[in-house]
Order: sequence, then C-alpha cells, then structure tokens
Amino acid sequence: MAVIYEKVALIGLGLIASSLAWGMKRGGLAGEITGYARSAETRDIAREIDMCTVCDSACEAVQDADLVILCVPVGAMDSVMAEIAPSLRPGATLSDVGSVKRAVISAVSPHVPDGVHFIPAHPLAGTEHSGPRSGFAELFDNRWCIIVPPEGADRQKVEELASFWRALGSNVDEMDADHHDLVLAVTSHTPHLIAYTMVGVADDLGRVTDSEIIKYSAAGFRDFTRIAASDPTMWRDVFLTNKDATLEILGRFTEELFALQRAIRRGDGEHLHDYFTHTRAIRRGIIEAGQDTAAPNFGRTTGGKT
Ligand SMILES: NC(=O)c1ccc[n+]([C@@H]2O[C@H](COP(=O)([O-])OP(=O)(O)OC[C@H]3O[C@@H](n4cnc5c(N)ncnc54)[C@H](O)[C@@H]3O)[C@@H](O)[C@H]2O)c1
Ligand SMILES: O=C(O)C(=O)C[C@]1(C(=O)O)C=C[C@@H](O)C=C1
Repeated sequence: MAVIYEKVALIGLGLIASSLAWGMKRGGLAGEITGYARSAETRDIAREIDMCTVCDSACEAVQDADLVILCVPVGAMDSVMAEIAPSLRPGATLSDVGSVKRAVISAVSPHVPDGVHFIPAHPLAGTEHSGPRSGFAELFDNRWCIIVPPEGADRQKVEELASFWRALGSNVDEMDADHHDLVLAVTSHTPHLIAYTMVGVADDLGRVTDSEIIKYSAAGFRDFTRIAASDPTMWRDVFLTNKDATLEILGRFTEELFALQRAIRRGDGEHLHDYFTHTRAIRRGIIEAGQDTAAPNFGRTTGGKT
C-alpha cells in the first residue's frame, strides 16, 4: 500500500494509538510516525516496543506533521489541543479518536488555527485493555470508523482521512456529531454502564462468594466482567461528556426493565416470550446482514438452533 501521510503524529500512546502505529506500519501508510504521552513511563514503554519516534513534548511531536491524531481520553482533549495548537502546520489534518463527538468538537474547535483541517473520527473498535503494550495492527480490521466532518469541511481532506481508515482495514461512514452520540449511547455507552453495574451487583451480593462468581461465571457474565474491566478514566469521561444521550437511553432502559420485572412478578410468560422472540429476531437480522464481524460464527448463514 502507498504512503497516505508523510508524517503522522499520535498524541496519547495507549491502546488506540499503538494499534494505529502498528496498523500504519503494516500497511506502509506513513513515512514517519511520531508520538507523545504525558507520562514518562508510557513514553519509555512506547520507545522500548519501538512503536514510533517518541518525543519529549507534544509540540515537538506535531511539528511538520501532515496528520495529527488526538488519542487521549475525551476529558483531556481541551488541554492537549491548547498546548499543540501553535505548533500545527498550516494545511495539516487534525483528527481524534474520542468515543464522544459533540464534546470533543466543543473542546477542540476553539483552538484550531486557521488553515488546519479539523476532521473528528471514531473507530468502533477496542478492547478492555489500555496502554501502549495493548495495541495490535488488526484492531480496526472489518470494523467501522465514523467520520464526523464539520460543516464546510474540505472534501479532499475528508476523503484522504477516509482512505487512511480504509487502508487500516476499516469500513467508513459519515455522521453528524449529535446523531453519533445518540447511536453510541445505545450501542456502546449504556451497555458499558450496565456491565459495570451488573459486576457491582454480583460483588455486593453477600450470599454469593467472590470465588463462586469466578468459578460459575457463564459466558454472558464473563463478557460483562470483561467490559467492566475497561479503563476507568476513559469511561468516566464518556459518561460525563455524553450525559444527555446516555441519560435518555438509561431512562428507556429502566422503563423496559420495569416492564419485564412486572411480567416476572405476575407470571406473564406470554409477555416474556414475545419480548425475547423480538430481541432474537434483531440479533438474527444483524447476523444475516453480515454485520457481526466479531462473532465466532461470522460468515454463517444461520444464527443457530431454533
Ligand atoms: N479503548 C477503547 O475501546 C476505545 C475505542 C475507540 C475509541 N476510544 C477512544 O480513544 C481515546 C484513547 O483511548 P485508549 O483506549 O487508547 O486509552 P489508553 O488509556 O490506552 O491511552 C490513553 C493515552 O493518553 C495519554 N494521556 C492521558 N492524558 C493525557 C494528556 N493530558 N496529555 C497527553 N497524553 C495523555 C495516556 O498517557 C495514554 O497514553 C479515548 O478518547 C477513547 O474514548 C477508545
Ligand atoms: O470491545 C470492547 O471492548 C469495546 O468496548 C469497544 C468499544 C465498544 O463499545 O464497542 C468501546 C468504546 C468505543 O468508543 C468503541 C468500541
């Protein structure tokens, strides 16, 4: 594959940045990759694993970069951007990978110098791990990356960024920031909160011991514990910055939960069966549309036994 950007700078050197670095190396997408993280320990690890050219300041890392990607927690975007703004090259593309888009746009936009093209993005790919050692080149393969171009964005720069994400293995879609935040509140943010809560409930239940929880964790609960091991700083920032959409979805979630709770109390098997039949159809629709790229049965035409 051909070089898309001569120099790419990564600010923040965790899971997403290191996966970007390995993905760029795999595809030969950048002439040079530089990076910076706030903690000296993280910078040392990034140097040790030869992830990129690690600089001792964010300004040094972004100097002359054609593409700068902010890979820090959403709550850190504002201060990082204020720091690097004077060092950005006119004509450069500035992007980010934050899980929330409206808040990142509000935090970053006021600092963007004239002539720099700010094009936010969000790869819908991740794991419960964090830090530079956790990244891998395949993370973005067959996953979606949502690009959120501001009104009046330079189409050539948007297309260039889209081709960069495609070359990393992703499918690319464009979306408005508010719609992105609502969709992600449904598909990612609220499910994480439910997983955190469920693991908290299990932990709080005095009549079931911790060792029983570990020993008898069935697949569903194991997935909850994996999700609930996700980075606390990242997820704190997600909920603080996607407050309205998350609260809306949580409100709807609790309404549905109460309806199911009532059906269980009343012994209303028909309600439960109808509900579960409907949700099963949704899952099968996802499989049939070929959208469940992470599932072990991806590529099969049926969703299993009926
Ligand atoms: N983990 C996921 O599943 C996932 C998926 C998609 C997008 N994202 C988004 O990507 C971004 C990074 O997440 P991650 O999973 O790579 O996190 P991570 O914790 O692995 O890495 C974050 C990095 O940012 C650095 N950092 C924090 N504050 C900083 C500051 N003020 N200045 C400079 N560096 C700073 C940390 O040292 C670390 O290197 C977040 O905005 C997150 O919302 C995460
Ligand atoms: O697979 C996981 O561990 C993830 O949580 C990844 C996940 C998601 O919810 O799908 C988490 C946050 C993101 O912003 C994007 C992807």
